[in-house]
Amino acid sequence: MSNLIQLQPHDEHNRELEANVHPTTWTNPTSSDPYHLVVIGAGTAGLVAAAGAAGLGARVALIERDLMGGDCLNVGCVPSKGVISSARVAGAIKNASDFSIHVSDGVEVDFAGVMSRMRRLRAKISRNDAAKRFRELGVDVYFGQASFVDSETIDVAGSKLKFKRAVIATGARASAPPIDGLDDVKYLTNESLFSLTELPKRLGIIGAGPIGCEMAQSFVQLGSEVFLVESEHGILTKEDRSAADIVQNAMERAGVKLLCCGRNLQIKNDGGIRLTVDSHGKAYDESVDQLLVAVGRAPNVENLNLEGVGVDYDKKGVKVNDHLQTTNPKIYAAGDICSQYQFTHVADFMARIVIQNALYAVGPFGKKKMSDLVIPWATYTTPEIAHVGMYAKDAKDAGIEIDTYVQPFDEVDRAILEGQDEGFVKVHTKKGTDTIVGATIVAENAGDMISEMTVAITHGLGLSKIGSAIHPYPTQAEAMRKLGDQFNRTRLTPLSKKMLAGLQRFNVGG
Ligand SMILES: Cc1cc2nc3c(=O)[nH]c(=O)nc-3n(C[C@H](O)[C@H](O)[C@H](O)COP(=O)(O)OP(=O)(O)OC[C@H]3O[C@@H](n4cnc5c(N)ncnc54)[C@H](O)[C@@H]3O)c2cc1C
Ligand SMILES: NC(=O)c1ccc[n+]([C@@H]2O[C@H](COP(=O)([O-])OP(=O)(O)OC[C@H]3O[C@@H](n4cnc5c(N)ncnc54)[C@H](O)[C@@H]3O)[C@@H](O)[C@H]2O)c1
Repeated sequence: MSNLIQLQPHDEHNRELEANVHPTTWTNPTSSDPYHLVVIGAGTAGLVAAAGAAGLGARVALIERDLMGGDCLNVGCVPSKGVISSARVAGAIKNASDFSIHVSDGVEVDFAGVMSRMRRLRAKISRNDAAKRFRELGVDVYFGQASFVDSETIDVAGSKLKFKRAVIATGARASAPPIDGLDDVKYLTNESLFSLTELPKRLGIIGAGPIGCEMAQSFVQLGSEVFLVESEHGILTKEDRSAADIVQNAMERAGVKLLCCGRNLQIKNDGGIRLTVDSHGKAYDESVDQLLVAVGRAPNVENLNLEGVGVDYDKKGVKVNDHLQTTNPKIYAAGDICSQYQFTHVADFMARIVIQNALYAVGPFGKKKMSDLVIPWATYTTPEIAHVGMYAKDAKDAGIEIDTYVQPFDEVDRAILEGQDEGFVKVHTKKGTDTIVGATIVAENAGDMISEMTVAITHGLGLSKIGSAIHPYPTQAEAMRKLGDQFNRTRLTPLSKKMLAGLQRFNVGG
């Protein structure tokens, strides 16, 4: 088996994963014909670009240096949500007495079992991204590090592939921040976290973004003592503050020790890992068994010879125009390598734009634009926080006047009955209209609920229309129908009330 950290431990599940996404016996194809499309990187963006183009009849090569499926399958969404699902069960049992259910011996977490379950499910899901499956879809799959030779040739493991168009979909990796002493210890990133087989008794996490928050809450539910260090104030600092505050309270109640506004952070190797930091006027000095660094991503631009083919990039990634074309017109990019929105579903939709623009648009005709995408996202804490469109601040910056409607869940019957009445749905509309420009939801399943708002924004359905669509009772989604009612009530002007009174008198008398 390969020695990649992502494939440890070497058990039956990781053997299945490797057999699917980097088979050791694989022989790269040989082709002297130019490919219509060569895709570098087989994460979500690369897989969607390759499968989509091959399905439409193009001759396609896909190159991966490590594991097909990229971050999402191997060290991102899939394993993190696998761990979260076990942690949520532990959390629910801890809170069982709120429902008058008494679990006599408390929660005993078999962490090795939790991770084994995650690996089993990840291996199952990996069948979708398997090299053999892609070969059957008509894609020539090559393993090896890709590098441009010139504007029509890419080298992979000694083979020279000719291309008409190429896509850079090489993604990003955990960035290593300049933290005093960090290089003196063996720390975890998302690449190594999911290979743990023993629960760290004490876990330090640096960065309270989506990765830090999802993992802090999960590891606390699984039994670790967690110190979450954040340099800004609070958690999930890009989100609506009042929404993030609800999640923060829930995390702190669960036991996460949040050390925000962190200053003078230092890591020391004293045989173990020591973390010292000042937070809100208090100095902390904590020994931890493991340290996870989750402070954002760095683009995988190295060793591609981008300079040689005139593709501009900076520390944020490859530069693209609204059509996802790089500064070399034959070369496109998609996914985390060139996007400020680093999500799997965005990588997927960027790849669709690239297929259209690289292979099927004629001149300016039929070209698709990145700026047309309506992009939702969700962070899978408990409760979840999900967002689409503009925040109030974005609207202000863009000079758009808004009205804001809020439906708290403590007025939604199903949420009350489920004991999930913290949170809200907040919708911003263009002032004086029901045109939705943005929405934030904090709820147990906010990630699922946000799609109703995404569909509404994408297809121009106003809040009034949402109010007139029947939502089953009792569901948490009723919150969105109630927001429609709120909007409709604002239409009841003194004049319309007078007219209704007149119509009523006409029909049934005074
Ligand atoms: C812990 C974690 C949890 C996440 N959870 C979610 C979530 O719940 N929902 C969500 O939407 N997003 C989530 N994300 C983000 C999501 O994983 C990424 O946005 C997504 O994987 C980006 O896909 P991509 O194809 O752009 O890049 P990647 O998945 O990074 O794929 C790039 C591929 O290119 C390969 N490569 C790089 N350089 C070369 C080269 N020179 N030659 C050949 N191959 C190369 C790499 O090995 C890799 O396989 C999470 C991320 C992390 C880290
Ligand atoms: N549910 C999801 O969709 C999901 C889950 C996980 C990750 N992701 C994707 O992965 C990306 C990366 O996630 P992330 O959490 O690593 O990055 P992030 O950039 O979103 O958050 C990093 C956090 O670390 C803080 N930070 C930076 N330097 C620091 C320092 N020296 N000390 C203390 N704190 C510091 C920042 O203020 C920020 O709050 C996300 O932006 C998201 O696109 C998505």
